[in-house]
This record gives sequence, structure tokens and C-alpha cells, in this order.
Amino acid sequence: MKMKIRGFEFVTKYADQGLDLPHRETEHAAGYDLAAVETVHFAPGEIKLVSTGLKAYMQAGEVLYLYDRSSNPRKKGLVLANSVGVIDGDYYGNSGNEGEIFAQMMNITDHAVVIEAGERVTQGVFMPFLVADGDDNVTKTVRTGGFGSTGK
Ligand SMILES: O=c1ccn([C@H]2C[C@H](O)[C@@H](COP(=O)(O)OP(=O)(O)OP(=O)(O)O)O2)c(=O)[nH]1
Ligand SMILES: [Mg+2]
Repeated sequence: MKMKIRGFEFVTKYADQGLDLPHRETEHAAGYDLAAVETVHFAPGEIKLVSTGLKAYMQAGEVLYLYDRSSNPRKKGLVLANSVGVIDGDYYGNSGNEGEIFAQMMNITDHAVVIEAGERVTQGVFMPFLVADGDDNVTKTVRTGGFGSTGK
């Protein structure tokens, strides 16, 4: 087997369901399309976390950005409410939720919207990131979840 460098895996709950891992749709695409793993219903204006059922591993100094699909607003009436999701390397395998990646979607229409299981919702792009001078002060807190787990 090839060495693990960066990629996606299903969290335990979805590991044995024969689901396909994300892939890029074209040869030079940057984004790995991430599908909803369960069907989600949105009331008008509602914001919900849509599980991808996935976790992402990567190298130190790398991050996975979760971007909206450009077709979502007009075709689905949905937007990624937090604009861009920042998936930290230390989110992978965390003790709280294994590193399960969620897309926080908002229904911007005045009618109900449904995302079906298997429907592609967002796209993940792996990127290197830089750190600032004097970064020795980084807190040694271990990540145990997301969406506010480190406090206010
Ligand atoms: O769209 C997103 C954004 C974040 N996350 C996960 C991965 C990320 O590593 C973690 C924390 O994200 P962030 O730092 O943006 O959220 P926060 O509100 O600061 O929460 P925390 O206190 O847990 O850092 O939540 C997602 O699954 N989807
Ligand atoms: Mg944070």
C-alpha cells in the first residue's frame, strides 16, 4: 500500500457501508467533492450541519479548506453559512467525534429544501499554511471536537 500522506477516510459509523471516497471530477480540479452521508431537510432560513461521514488526514503545516459549490445558491437555495470551513490537521481522529467533517449549510429560500444522501454539497481543497513569528506561544491544548470546542 502507498504511504499515507493526505486523504479522506470514513468515520467508524460509515466505514463498512461500501461508500465511495471523495474524488476530483476532472484532471486539474482542485476540489474533492464531498457528499452528504445522510438525507437532510431544511426549513426556510434553517442552518444545519450536514455530515460528510468523512475525516481528513494531512501533513503538519497543511489544512483542508471546505468550500461551497458555486452551483448551490442558485440550484439548491443553499449556502455554506460559515463561508469557508477550516479543517485543522489535529481535528482528525479527535476523541470527541473522530474528526467527522460537517458542512454548515443554510437554506436561503422561503421554501423547504432537501439534500439527499449521496448528493455532493461542498468541495475540499488541501493547502499549505504559514505561521507567524513568535509562534512558540501556541497553546498545547488537544482538540476534542469542533464548532466551538475550544471555547468562546
Ligand atoms: O465547516 C467546518 C468548519 C470546521 N469544522 C471542524 C474542523 C475544524 O478543525 C473544527 C474547528 O473549526 P473552527 O476552528 O473553524 O471552529 P470554532 O468555532 O473555532 O470551533 P473550535 O473552538 O472547536 O475551534 O471544526 C468542520 O467540520 N466544518
Ligand atoms: Mg477554532
